[in-house]
Amino acid sequence: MTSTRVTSTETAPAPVAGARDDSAVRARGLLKRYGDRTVVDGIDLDVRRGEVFALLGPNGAGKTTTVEILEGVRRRDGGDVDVLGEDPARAGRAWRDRVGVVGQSTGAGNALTVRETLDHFARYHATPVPTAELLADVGLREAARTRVDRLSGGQRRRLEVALGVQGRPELLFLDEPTTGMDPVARRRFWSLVEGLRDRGTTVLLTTHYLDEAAHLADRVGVISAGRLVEVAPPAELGAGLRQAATVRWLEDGVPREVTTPEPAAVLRDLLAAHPAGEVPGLTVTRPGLEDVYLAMVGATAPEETAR
Ligand SMILES: Nc1ncnc2c1ncn2[C@@H]1O[C@H](COP(=O)(O)OP(=O)(O)OP(=O)(O)O)[C@@H](O)[C@H]1O
Repeated sequence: MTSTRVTSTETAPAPVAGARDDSAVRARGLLKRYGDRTVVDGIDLDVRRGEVFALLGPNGAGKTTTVEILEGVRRRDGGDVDVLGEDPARAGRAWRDRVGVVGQSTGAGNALTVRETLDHFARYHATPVPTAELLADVGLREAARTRVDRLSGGQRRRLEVALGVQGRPELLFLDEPTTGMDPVARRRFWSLVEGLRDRGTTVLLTTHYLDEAAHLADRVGVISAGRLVEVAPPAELGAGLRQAATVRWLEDGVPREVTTPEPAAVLRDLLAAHPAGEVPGLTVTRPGLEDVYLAMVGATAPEETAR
């Protein structure tokens, strides 16, 4: 809905060389600068058709800028982009009809009811999802007759999502979709995204929330300071960092610890040094997903390798 740039280019320009058929989004060397600040710094990104891909990163990492370039609403300073076979900077109306956009919430309201709003925007689509179906999908049936400016923040977000999926997009961009939602609304929203995936919609979402990315995404791209630092399925995120285990124990009452990819070797040495078999205060821990994520985005230093 943020789209204003409609060009007269109705025919598809040549896709980025090498774009594969199963690719919904392909970016190479994406670059965006504001003055002398580089906020998107050479991002390579692939989103496959039919997958839910989460761009996860802290405030100011460059998520929105990246997504808005892919949506064709923000100009890039460098790199090649192919979204559904076209360069979004030059794509026309036909391409735009295949893409759904839910931007960051503006908080703007209006005096129309929820149903009137959906009926109004339905006219812009060739085959819109019927309003009654949309209301049920996003959990707004009870609020159908409520004026938009009287909705709660979470309800408004759901209305924005309804508007984003109304035209049955092949690819849906969701920028921080659950910000401002309570836990119940978030869960409901997650089900909505799962339903879209089941119907074959490709979803690219941005989020600050690790649990959201882990729950929803087939693959997660962690973005920090304008760079994509890792792309992996949630279960494999930070696999290298997660291999390291921290062995802690007490030596003459003084805490000691070693972080190592081979804790068994450390344990063997410790047991050899304690013939009685008891190593005081012995624990072995591996970093969880959150530790790994924080280390990746530089919020905490990765654990030192030995102390
Ligand atoms: N129009 C602009 N002019 C100048 N700087 C901008 C502009 N838009 C964004 N920035 C800067 O670019 C950087 C990346 O912003 P972006 O909104 O893409 O980050 P983000 O990861 O989406 O953050 P958030 O999670 O807070 O939305 C930030 O430092 C931001 O201040």
